[in-house]
Amino acid sequence: MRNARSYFAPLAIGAPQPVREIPVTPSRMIHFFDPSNAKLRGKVPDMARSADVLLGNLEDAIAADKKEAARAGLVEVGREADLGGTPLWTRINALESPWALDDLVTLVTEIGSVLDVVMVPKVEGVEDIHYVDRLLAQLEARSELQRPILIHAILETAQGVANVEEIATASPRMQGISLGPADLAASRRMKTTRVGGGHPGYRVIADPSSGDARPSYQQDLWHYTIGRMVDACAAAGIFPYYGPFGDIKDEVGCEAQFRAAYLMGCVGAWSLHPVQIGIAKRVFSPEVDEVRFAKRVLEAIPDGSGVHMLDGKMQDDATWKQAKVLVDLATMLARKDEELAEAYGL
Ligand SMILES: CC(C)(COP(=O)(O)OP(=O)(O)OC[C@H]1O[C@@H](n2cnc3c(N)ncnc32)[C@H](O)[C@@H]1OP(=O)(O)O)[C@@H](O)C(=O)NCCC(=O)NCCSC(=O)C[C@H](O)C(=O)O
Ligand SMILES: [Mg+2]
Repeated sequence: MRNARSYFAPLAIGAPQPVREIPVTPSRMIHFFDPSNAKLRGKVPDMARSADVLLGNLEDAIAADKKEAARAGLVEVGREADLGGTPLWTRINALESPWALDDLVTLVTEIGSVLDVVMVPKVEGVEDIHYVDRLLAQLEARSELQRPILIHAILETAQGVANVEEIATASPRMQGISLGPADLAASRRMKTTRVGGGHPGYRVIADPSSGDARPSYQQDLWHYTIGRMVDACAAAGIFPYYGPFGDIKDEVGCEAQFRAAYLMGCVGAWSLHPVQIGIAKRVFSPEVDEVRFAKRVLEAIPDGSGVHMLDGKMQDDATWKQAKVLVDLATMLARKDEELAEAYGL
C-alpha cells in the first residue's frame, strides 16, 4: 500500500503524473459494443453521437474464439473512428484469464492516447488494482503518453464487496466502480438467473390480520451492495454506476432499476442495447421540476445558511447542499445537451 506522501507519484519512470481530480463529464450510460463485429464497428460514430461513453467490450459476452478479433477491432476503432469527443473505454478480460496481459499491452501501446478508462472485471481487492496500476504506468512510459489512463473496477465477487472501500482508494487512477450483478449473484450463490433487476420472490409481507389478504412488496436485491458501493465511491471522490440490466425487452423494469440506483447516488449505468441508451439518458438526467426547485433553493439562500421556507418546505444548510448536487449535475449535462439546457433554464 502506498503511503500518503507517495500516493500521487508516477509508478514508472517517464509515466505521466496521476490526476488529482477525476474528470466530471457526462457518463449517464456506458454503452457496450462488441468490437469484433464489423457491422457494429461501422456504427461507432452513430453510437458515439448518442451515448455519453462508448466501451469496447473484450470480456464476457465475447466468445473465446473472438477475443483476438475483438482486441484488434477495438484498435481499429481507436485509430480510425470519429468519436466526436465521446470518451472511449474498454473492459479488458479478467486478470486470471490468458488474454488480460495482451489486452493491456496492445491497447495501451496501440491506442493509449485515445483510451480514457480501462474497466477491470472481477476485482477482488487492492492487489488487482495495484497490478493494473503499475503495468499501465510502465506501458504509458513506453508509449510516451501525456495523460494517465484511468481504472474502473467492477464489483462482482463477494470478496470484492468485502473490500470495496480499499478498492475505491487503491490508486489515484480509480475513476469509479460498477455493480456486476450477474457474476456477483453467482459468487454469492444467490438463486437467480437474471442479469440485474429484481426478483418476484424477494419480498416483504404484511402481518396476518383476520380475513384480509396479506399485501406484500417486492424488494430490491441490490440495495445493500449499491449502498456500500455508493458510500465507498463518494468517500473516495470517485463515481458509482449501476451495471447491466439484461432483460432488454423489459424497458419498464430497466428504467425502475436505473432510477433506484440514480436516487441512491449512482451517476450512470451500462447500456447493452441501443434502447437502453434512451432509458439511461432519461433516468440519469435530473427531472426538470427538481432542478428548477433546486435553483430556487440556491437563489433563496445565497450564502447557504440559516432556515427558510419555500413552498411550505423547510430549507437549511443541508437542503442547500442537496440542491447544489442537482444544479451542478444539471449544469454539467446542460453543457453537452442543448435541449436539457433549455428545459433547466441554464
Ligand atoms: C443483447 C444483444 C445480443 C441483442 O442483440 P440483437 O438480438 O441483435 O438485438 P436487436 O435485434 O434488438 O438489435 C437491433 C439493432 O441494434 C443493434 N445492436 C444491438 N446491440 C447493440 C449494441 N450494444 N450497440 C449498438 N448496436 C446494437 C443490432 O445490431 C441491430 O442492428 P440492425 O441489424 O442494424 O438493425 C446485443 O444487444 C448485445 O450483444 N449487447 C451487448 C451485450 C454485452 O455487452 N454483454 C456484456 C455486458 S453485461 C455483463 O457482462 C454482465 C456483468 O459483467 C455482470 O457480471 O453482471
Ligand atoms: Mg461480470
